[in-house]
Amino acid sequence: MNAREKYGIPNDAVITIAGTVGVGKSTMTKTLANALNFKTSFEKVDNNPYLESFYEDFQRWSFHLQVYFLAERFKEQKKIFEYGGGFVQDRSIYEDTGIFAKMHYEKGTMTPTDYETYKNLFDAMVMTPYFPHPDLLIYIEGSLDEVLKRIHERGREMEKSTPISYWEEMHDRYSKWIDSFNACPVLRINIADYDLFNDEESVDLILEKVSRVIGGRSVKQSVSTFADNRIE
Ligand SMILES: Nc1ncnc2c1ncn2[C@@H]1O[C@H](COP(=O)(O)OP(=O)(O)O)[C@@H](O)[C@H]1O
Ligand SMILES: Nc1ncnc2c1ncn2[C@H]1C[C@H](O)[C@@H](COP(=O)(O)O)O1
Repeated sequence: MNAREKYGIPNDAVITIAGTVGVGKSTMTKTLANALNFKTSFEKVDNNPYLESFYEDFQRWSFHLQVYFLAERFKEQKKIFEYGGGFVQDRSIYEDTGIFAKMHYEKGTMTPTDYETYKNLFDAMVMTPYFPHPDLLIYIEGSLDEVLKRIHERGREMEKSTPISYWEEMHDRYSKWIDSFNACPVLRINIADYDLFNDEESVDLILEKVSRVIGGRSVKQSVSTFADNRIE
């Protein structure tokens, strides 16, 4: 019996991984997809035509980058839908607007007009009854110190040379954002409680928690909200 069967996780489930930059989403995406024999959907970092310019000049490039990410994520969303699920997705589309675009607008590095245009585009594409929400959002959280350590260890120059205040602001915003997020069920996981590199049992621990939310039932893509469906 494979892990997916063992934990009763439907083979058409869509699990999205959320959390601040460097917290461990890509690592979690690969590990869970491997354990469940699911496909992966990664965000476009390498070969992203705006990302480096964005980190050099937020004001100039924030709108371009948001539109680029929105288009990329929407294409991924379509792919997931066409495959009929069975995916682990690295970063949710909700973070683009709920964290990044909002933060740049509120900090003055995206103009009100650009923000309004972006939000209209986002709402028209995402907030429709035709947009399938994920079956589960796994939110990875961790201390700012540990996250900063991981950003430095990973070594992307553009992130390493970004002031710590930027990551601090993002870290705070994520904590608030997740407390009011209700577009789909949420499972919160703290990086202090698992180690995907050195502890083989960690993945089972996480799958067991996933199973408590979406195990043993057929998941249907739904547009309803799940405010009461949280577990810690
Ligand atoms: N469980 C873990 N324990 C230790 N280091 C980790 C763990 N998960 C990820 N990392 C490291 O942290 C860094 C960021 O991880 P990554 O998965 O790329 O984060 P994200 O996709 O959230 O930006 C990488 O260097 C990765 O090897
Ligand atoms: N929507 C976004 N706006 C600005 N920057 C973004 C957005 N989505 C991702 N990013 C950046 C942040 C990181 O530098 C890379 C990849 O993120 P990661 O959390 O490491 O997967 O892209």
